[in-house]
Amino acid sequence: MADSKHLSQRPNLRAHRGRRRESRRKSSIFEEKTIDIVSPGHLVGATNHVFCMGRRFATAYQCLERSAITRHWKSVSGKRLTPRKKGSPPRRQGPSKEDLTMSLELCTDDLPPTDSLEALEKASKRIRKICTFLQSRGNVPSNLLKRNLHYIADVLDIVVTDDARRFIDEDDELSEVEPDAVPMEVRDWLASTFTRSASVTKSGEKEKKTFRSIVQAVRAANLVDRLYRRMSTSAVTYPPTVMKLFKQLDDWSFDVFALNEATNGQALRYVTYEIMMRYDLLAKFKIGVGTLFNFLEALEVGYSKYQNPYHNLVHGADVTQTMHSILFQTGLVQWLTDVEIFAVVFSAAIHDFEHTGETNNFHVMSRTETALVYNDRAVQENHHISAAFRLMTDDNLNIVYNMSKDDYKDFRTLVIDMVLATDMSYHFAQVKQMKSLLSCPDNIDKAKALSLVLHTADISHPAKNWILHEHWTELLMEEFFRQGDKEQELGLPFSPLCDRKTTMVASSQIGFIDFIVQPSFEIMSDMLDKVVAPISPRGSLANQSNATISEKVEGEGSPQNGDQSEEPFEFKVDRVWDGHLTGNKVKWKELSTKDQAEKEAREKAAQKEKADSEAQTQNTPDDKAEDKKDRESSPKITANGTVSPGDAVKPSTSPENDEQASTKEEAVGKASPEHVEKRSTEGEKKGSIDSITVKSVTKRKESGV
Ligand SMILES: Nc1nc2c(ncn2[C@@H]2O[C@H](COP(=O)(O)O)[C@@H](O)[C@H]2O)c(=O)[nH]1
Ligand SMILES: [Zn+2]
Repeated sequence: MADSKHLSQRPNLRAHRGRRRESRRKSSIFEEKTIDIVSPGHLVGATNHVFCMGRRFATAYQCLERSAITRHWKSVSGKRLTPRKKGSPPRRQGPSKEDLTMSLELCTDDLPPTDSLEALEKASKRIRKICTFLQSRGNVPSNLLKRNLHYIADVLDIVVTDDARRFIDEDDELSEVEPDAVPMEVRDWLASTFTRSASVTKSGEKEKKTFRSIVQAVRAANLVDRLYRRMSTSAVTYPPTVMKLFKQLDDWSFDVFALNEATNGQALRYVTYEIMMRYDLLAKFKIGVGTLFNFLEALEVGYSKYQNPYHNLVHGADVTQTMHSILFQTGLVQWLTDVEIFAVVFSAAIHDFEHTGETNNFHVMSRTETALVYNDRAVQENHHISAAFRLMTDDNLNIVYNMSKDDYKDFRTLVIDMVLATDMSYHFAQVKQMKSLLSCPDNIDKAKALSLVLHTADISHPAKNWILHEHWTELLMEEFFRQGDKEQELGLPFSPLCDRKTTMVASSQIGFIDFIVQPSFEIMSDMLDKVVAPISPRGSLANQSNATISEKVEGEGSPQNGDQSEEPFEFKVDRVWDGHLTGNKVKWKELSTKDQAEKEAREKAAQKEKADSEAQTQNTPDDKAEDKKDRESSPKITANGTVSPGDAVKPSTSPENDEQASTKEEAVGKASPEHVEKRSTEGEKKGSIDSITVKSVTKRKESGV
């Protein structure tokens, strides 16, 4: 990337508190911050620097704590404190102006949360201030000093990444490591790259001379690591339009269609790569940029195999970006380990790989090879997963090559769970299960939570802005209609919503939103509230009713680790989707009313035509002339079922009629939840679509689908 500044806007700061690996990840995602760091490599460098300072400072702090602080001020300031003579009067009566300034400047009441970027800056400023006071007045009251040092130590703890700590501590750690532990080829390469020696492959003696100690070798390796990070950051140069769009990558209503245009139809590879970079996954899992590009290209090829209007690489990109937006904007990411974050991004990217553009039910009914392989169960979802993992059996595409065995096992299990749960036939079971788990949030495990998030992201376009949602609807309907065309050719009955001549799009969308999308978002939001609350910056642990989730994160994430003085508050994630769901439903209702009016007009016209033609057969020549006049002013029905209204019949626009039409539409578009659930559990694989029985018979004229 020529310009990687966008990465620096949200650098990954990982907490390191010697606690569970799971709770290490502590990017300051709740505040939008800008910091002048140009790459993760720089950040590691910066944290190393801060950590060095911190170590020195921590040593001084331990010293100060062990004995009378004022006696040891000289170890920091280099000045000698003249002890007060016995019996002599105290030096100062009451606080001096300088004392007051110091109390104000070193006050710890309103410090930023220790896991925020602001805190880093604050901590370094505090160190300097303390030094200044020590120099100018010889001491700093112990309580003030203690409070500040505690704060600074907390900040440093959070800031120091594993890598930085390794880098700093290597002298200690490596003194116990045998030089032979470093493989020969690595040493050879390190030597040729980072020393002036040509080769170190010969005798052990020579090796020792080349690498005076193993410490140097690993230092070099760390350098490689950091260079590697920098290299991977600069591997792609984005066109300016893409750069601009990526500034909105975290947003709920990110325009994936615009990105697809800006990338010449490569939205999936761009989105996935960028998100993986932002979470630093390439460095963490040692994924070669070339391998990742090969894999992403192969993914795009698979998504394009059947030229689907909807289930194509843009949908893959959309779901991947949506998952990122949910993870990032709600703070869910803080709950996850690196392996889980990788699994989430990967699952979203592959979740419809090689989709055929037909429903599972179609596969079963037409007895396809895939249905045979997967015994009619989650036919396509099983295929998406299997085919994506198969890609990685090719070394050139194997992005999990450097994962540890244990990590890979966890990764694969989570991906399988998540993608299988995108089968719409699990929808009701999933929602029901999560509902019951919410009453006992201890039992919300990550696989269930993340599966629900992916499922919701998969059906999230009705919760985006109208322009995006309407476009996705057109594409999906066209895909359904193509399936209907095939069903007709095969002599199969039309699947619901697949008959292009009769499907009522608007009313079906109202049903889809009411019975499928809105409940999914509601339950996902409730779940996020429970899961994210204990790790949110305002989520004072003391205020959490749920102790086990608090335990899970072991007290991390709350700024002052449970400030007891704060009023209890109920944590709620920002439900940015709610407004869109409501707004989009209103739009569909308007369109549905129009549809209904048009339908009525068509029916009326058809009736009239029928009556006319019946009359015609009995008519005199004079009557026929009269009829002809009538027909000319009647609406015309075109071959594809749309209507061009004539002068005589206009769609009703009276409010009463609108109201009536809307109610009717809802009646046809909405199946009762029980009915929907019954159909779903009966094994109708198309889930929502199959579940919402649309009985009306008119295609929406304006939809263009
Ligand atoms: N009636 C509608 N059904 C929709 C819409 N958007 C999505 N869907 C259905 O959900 C599944 C999602 O699963 P996927 O993994 O296949 O993407 C999809 O197949 C549709 O059946 C919609 O706007 N209206
Ligand atoms: Zn999908």
